[in-house]
Amino acid sequence: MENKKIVIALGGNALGNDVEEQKEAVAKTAEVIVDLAQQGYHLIVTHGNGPQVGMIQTAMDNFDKDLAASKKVPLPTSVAMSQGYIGIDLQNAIKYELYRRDLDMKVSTILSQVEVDEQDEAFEHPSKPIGRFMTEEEAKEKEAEGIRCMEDAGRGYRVVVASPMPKRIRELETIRTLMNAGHIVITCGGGGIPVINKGGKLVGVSAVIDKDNVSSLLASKIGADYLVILTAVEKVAINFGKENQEWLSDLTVEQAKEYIAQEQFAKGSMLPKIEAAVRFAESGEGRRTLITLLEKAADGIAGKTGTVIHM
Ligand SMILES: Nc1ncnc2c1ncn2[C@@H]1O[C@H](COP(=O)(O)OP(=O)(O)O)[C@@H](O)[C@H]1O
Ligand SMILES: NC(=O)OP(=O)(O)O
Repeated sequence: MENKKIVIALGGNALGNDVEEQKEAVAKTAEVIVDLAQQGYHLIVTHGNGPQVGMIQTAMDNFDKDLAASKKVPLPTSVAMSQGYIGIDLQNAIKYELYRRDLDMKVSTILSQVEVDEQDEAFEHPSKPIGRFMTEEEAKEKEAEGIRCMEDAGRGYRVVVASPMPKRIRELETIRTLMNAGHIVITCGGGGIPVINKGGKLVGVSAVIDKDNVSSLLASKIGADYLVILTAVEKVAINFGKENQEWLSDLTVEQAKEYIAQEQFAKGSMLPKIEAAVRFAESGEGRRTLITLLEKAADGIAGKTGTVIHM
């Protein structure tokens, strides 16, 4: 029987918030990924980059404040750097875990560019929080410099950038080829490097694509059986954080749409995950999304925990 294909989207807690935390976090993440690889799944791993791309962009902006705007490092270049920086730590952690278990398996990181629509309304309405958390005062100072900020889910203020919908993953065939050759493939990091297609020339645009959205697109294009979104909660809830909170184990697309209309899922955190799951379910028969904790991934795939979204 053909091996089942899984796209795993890693959230912030699989990576940590700084260089030191990342090294520790990816070691644990690698164990979970190699456990699944040992069960015979074909695995494609995507990841977020919110804290990391913000850190890189800040470092680049501060390199020389007097540089002309045309010489400054653009945001898509920082996204590319974040793919390399996170990709190499994940790849090496997985390599080490394979070595420790004496497994003859390969792991590759593919830098990936994702086409977006130049006319996407998201360019007019920045919604993706990146970088470190700031106080309201710090945010006001940034706003005065013309940098947009927003309050992020009660956790403080962050810089906010445009997050257009992913339309086309340019390295899809490379990803497919490596996956079919048995590699664990790390790709579409940070949502992919956002580009527009100008008569065949790929030109970076100032944005950060949502990694759950690109993971859903990747999973549908690759014909994955499962999209697994690993985050900081074991299950999705309705009335989240309230007295009448109810954890959900099973969610049909129809129910999900009703809950979305009731605004049960927070914008910028759980909402894009549910929307990504709905799009994946609607893209082909039998396509299911699991949302759970990193350490519960195997149990979730075995149907023991997490929230599964399906038609
Ligand atoms: N209805 C909900 N059910 C469960 N979690 C929710 C809900 N609404 C918001 N959340 C929050 O969404 C968070 C996951 O989003 P986020 O931190 O952005 O994810 P990521 O793991 O991709 O970095 C959870 O940790 C939880 O605090
Ligand atoms: N690009 C992206 O979605 O990053 P986060 O998951 O860290 O927000």
